[in-house]
Amino acid sequence: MHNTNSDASDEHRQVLKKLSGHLRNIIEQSIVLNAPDKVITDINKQLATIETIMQPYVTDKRALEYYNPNVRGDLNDIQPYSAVSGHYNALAAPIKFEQQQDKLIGRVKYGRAYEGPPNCVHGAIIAGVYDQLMAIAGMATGKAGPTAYLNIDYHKPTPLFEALEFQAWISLERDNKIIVKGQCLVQGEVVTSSEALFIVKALLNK
Ligand SMILES: CCCCC/C=C\C/C=C\C/C=C\C/C=C\CCCC(=O)SCCNC(=O)CCNC(=O)[C@H](O)C(C)(C)COP(=O)(O)OP(=O)(O)OC[C@H]1O[C@@H](n2cnc3c(N)ncnc32)[C@H](O)[C@@H]1OP(=O)(O)O
Repeated sequence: MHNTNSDASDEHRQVLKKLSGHLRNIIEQSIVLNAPDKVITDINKQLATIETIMQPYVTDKRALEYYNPNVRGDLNDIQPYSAVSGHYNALAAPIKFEQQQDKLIGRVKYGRAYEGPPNCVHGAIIAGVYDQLMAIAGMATGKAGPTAYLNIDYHKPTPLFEALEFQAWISLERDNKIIVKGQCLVQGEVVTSSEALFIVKALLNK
């Protein structure tokens, strides 16, 4: 179930990624759907058919890696199915991670499916981004481990439908502790900031 390697071809990865893209769009559409009952009933039937088509192929093993720290290229593929940043998980918004000098950057726009306060991103979604982004940023030390604490200051509301730039960088690395700091900018203004402690643990090796 928690495989760290996969022999999936590029083509297979592409069709899987496209599947989560469709599902992601459907989730967003479902939040702001104002259709007649008849239309929704028809949609429900078609979705039920899709579930039936998928069911025989559902196994206890993922097609792709659960965790792959040695990934080259797309940093989101360190955890392709991450609930926060996985491009193969429809629950995750299409956030894009990239390395920029000594910072790890996460760029994303959130839609209605992620709304907390009116027209703003839910605070728990913001916490999720920090947790994932900072965990991956901490991996630049060559070590990794679970989050012991994650503190967030919500300075200003974080708007939906706007380009968010999350940043994370290593603040301290000592023995088995890694402290990572982060902030999120909207049009150059800091709206939230964060600090997390990671305790280094042996990583999964199967
Ligand atoms: C891509 C992500 C990579 C992250 C790698 C993570 C795991 C690797 C496995 C698979 C990787 C795959 C993907 C990972 C998935 C998601 C990534 C996001 C990360 C998460 O979403 S992860 C979920 C939330 N996370 C938890 O579910 C942790 C539950 N928890 C525990 O498992 C223990 O609590 C633990 C291990 C944290 C510590 O336990 P422990 O027994 O190893 O260590 P101990 O308690 O002895 O503390 C040692 C020293 O840290 C100090 N210390 C401890 N806690 C502190 C605190 N809160 N504040 C201040 N200091 C603290 C002590 O004071 C002591 O300090 P000193 O050495 O100076 O005395």
